[in-house]
Amino acid sequence: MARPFARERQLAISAVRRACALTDSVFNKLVKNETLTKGDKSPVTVGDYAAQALISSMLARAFPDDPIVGEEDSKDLRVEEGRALRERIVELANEAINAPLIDGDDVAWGIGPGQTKKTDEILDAIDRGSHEGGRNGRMWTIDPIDGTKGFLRGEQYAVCVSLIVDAQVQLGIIGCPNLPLDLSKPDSERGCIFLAIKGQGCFQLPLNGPSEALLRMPAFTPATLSFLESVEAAHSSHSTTDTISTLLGITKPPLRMDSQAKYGCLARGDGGLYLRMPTGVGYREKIWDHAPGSLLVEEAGGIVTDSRGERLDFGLGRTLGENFGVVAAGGEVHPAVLKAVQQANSAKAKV
Ligand SMILES: Nc1ncnc2c1ncn2[C@@H]1O[C@H](COP(=O)(O)O)[C@@H](OP(=O)(O)O)[C@H]1O
Ligand SMILES: [Mg+2]
Ligand SMILES: [Mg+2]
Ligand SMILES: [Mg+2]
Repeated sequence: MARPFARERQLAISAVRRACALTDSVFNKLVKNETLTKGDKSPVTVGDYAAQALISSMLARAFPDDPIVGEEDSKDLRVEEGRALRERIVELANEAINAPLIDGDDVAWGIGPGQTKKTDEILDAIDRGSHEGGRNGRMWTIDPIDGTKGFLRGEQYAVCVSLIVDAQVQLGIIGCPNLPLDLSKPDSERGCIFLAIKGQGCFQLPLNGPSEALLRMPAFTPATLSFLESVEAAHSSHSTTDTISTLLGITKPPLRMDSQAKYGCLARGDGGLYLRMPTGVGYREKIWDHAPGSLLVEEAGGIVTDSRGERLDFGLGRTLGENFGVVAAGGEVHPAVLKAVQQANSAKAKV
């Protein structure tokens, strides 16, 4: 008998491979006016929109009854000023949809030569991602480019997809086109996929190859521990993590990296800890920024909580609710890390 979620797994790998090829090619051709600034001041590029359209249309063909929680929507593309951007996105999405089938692809997902879609179909595919989330049933999340700021700098970013069933993440996948397969060998082949299915483990695959390696987080001690965090100090407080690492006696400098590539790196042992500490009140973490990554780490033997030690709740809607940060760490160091996080936060609260 096939393993649970075998078809979802095949589709997810196929969609992420295609989307990574798209974003990688966009980066090499991106021109200045192909990036917008959204209402929350964050950037979005033609690559984000086209990749969401691609993944969403593949999911809609394979699992037509499943709702999607996607980061992007087509509002800014449907107006007259959005015409040039819209045309470019339709062109890019169709290029990706029409690319030849490779091993694992299925023509039934609406991909392969001769599957060109009209403008309306592309915009509607983007907007399938407007689901509100919630506690019951199946839903997919799509973050077509996570770490758009890293993408624009030519650094790390990730194409991220997850399947959530009754608020539990069952499948998480992230594609990282710029990430070396082995971080200790910066010249090693670049391009990784991290994939986890609940109860089936966490794997790394080369972006363009079939071999897969099972990942287990190694055990860390304070002497060997190093931590991962965002490049952007506006997304995670570097001063709070500095205090926490001092409390833990960590001597190695932080490994700063954009996107959920951090969760993939943690799962394969590039550091034993990922900290994301709120920079202020008001921001709510998005489920598509954590659902795939948190499963990767849990399936590799790690623990993911907020700073109170609570599991992340993916059943509250499009966001995680009130922001208490994220503490992801190896199973054996997580309790000590949590203690240090709480000590740092209470010291901060007294100031
Ligand atoms: N003030 C804030 N605090 C925490 N996260 C934020 C934030 N503003 C934006 N983000 C999120 O941080 C994500 C990038 O994560 P990281 O900092 O780990 O690279 C962004 O994803 P996108 O790039 O998909 O928009 C965005 O959703
Ligand atoms: Mg964004
Ligand atoms: Mg994101
Ligand atoms: Mg994004």
